[in-house]
Amino acid sequence: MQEQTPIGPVDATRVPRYAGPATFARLPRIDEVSRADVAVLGVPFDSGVSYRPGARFGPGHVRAGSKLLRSYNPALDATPFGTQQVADAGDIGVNPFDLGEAIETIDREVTTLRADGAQLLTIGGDHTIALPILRSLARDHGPVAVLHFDAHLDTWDTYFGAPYTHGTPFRRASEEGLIDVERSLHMGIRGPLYSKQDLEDDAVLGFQVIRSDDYEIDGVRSIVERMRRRLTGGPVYVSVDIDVLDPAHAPGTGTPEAGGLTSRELLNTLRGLVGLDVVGADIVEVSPPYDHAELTGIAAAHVGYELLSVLALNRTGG
Ligand SMILES: N=C(N)NCCCC(=O)O
Ligand SMILES: [Zn+2]
Ligand SMILES: [Zn+2]
Repeated sequence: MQEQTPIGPVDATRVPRYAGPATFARLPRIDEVSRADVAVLGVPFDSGVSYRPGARFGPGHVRAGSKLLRSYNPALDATPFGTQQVADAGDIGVNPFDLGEAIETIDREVTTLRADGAQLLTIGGDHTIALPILRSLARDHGPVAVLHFDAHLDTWDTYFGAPYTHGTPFRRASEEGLIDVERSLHMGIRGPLYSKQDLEDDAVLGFQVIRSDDYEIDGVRSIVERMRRRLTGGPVYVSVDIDVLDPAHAPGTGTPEAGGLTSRELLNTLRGLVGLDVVGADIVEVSPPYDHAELTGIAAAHVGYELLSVLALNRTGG
């Protein structure tokens, strides 16, 4: 129940966008609102990457890319900042030198914010961060369906013997029973694997796969239908690795793979989540040093906007 009208973005007709606050979509900070329905939380962390670093700078870059977002989403007939209080919770102070401690810190901070009643959209960081978020969510919800947008499976076992990396979070999550193995789904998978066995292991861990090429073959509409069939019936966590987009749409990422989705395909797929029980989401692997013309930051900001629109519609029963 919303007690008062949400505080929205700073009015861009009075304070120019380039002058306003550095929060996501120029929204209020969390300490400026009495309570938040949704908190946008930065996770500046990239100690789990296997190739190009830089996702520690992701949160600020996604916020910078969000300055031009406006209040009304015509594609969904939604006002994501008008029917729910969205606030920017700043960045977590994550230890870059101790992966175990980093994972614990993320779990703790996410759990604290959720205990205050906020749903979470996390921005930035590498894909390692999905594991502590899923640990937190599963303590409340039990195993959740994971809708995972990515070029990569991220269900590999270890890198250099290390179990906690950005290529392994969903194997750990499945082993720990955090994932609903009947309802989870990868979207946009493509590119070379280590071996054919990777796909067989992945299926055992509980994932179905919709490949990047399936967008060409089946189209967004039919993919959304299949996605909804798989996800219906319980809580859904949405994890968006920005490298699901083609490098032409999102060059600013650490492990780019050719042949990916267009941003239009991704945004339209996310719109298909209205009515499903989305309990949280992340946008990871945005690496600004490899970005050009803010392409990746802007794409990530729009991904966040569609996810917030879905949460808004779900909250109002729209
Ligand atoms: N999660 C992302 N973005 N990438 C994982 C790639 C792991 C590898 O180097 O094989
Ligand atoms: Zn990933
Ligand atoms: Zn990836």
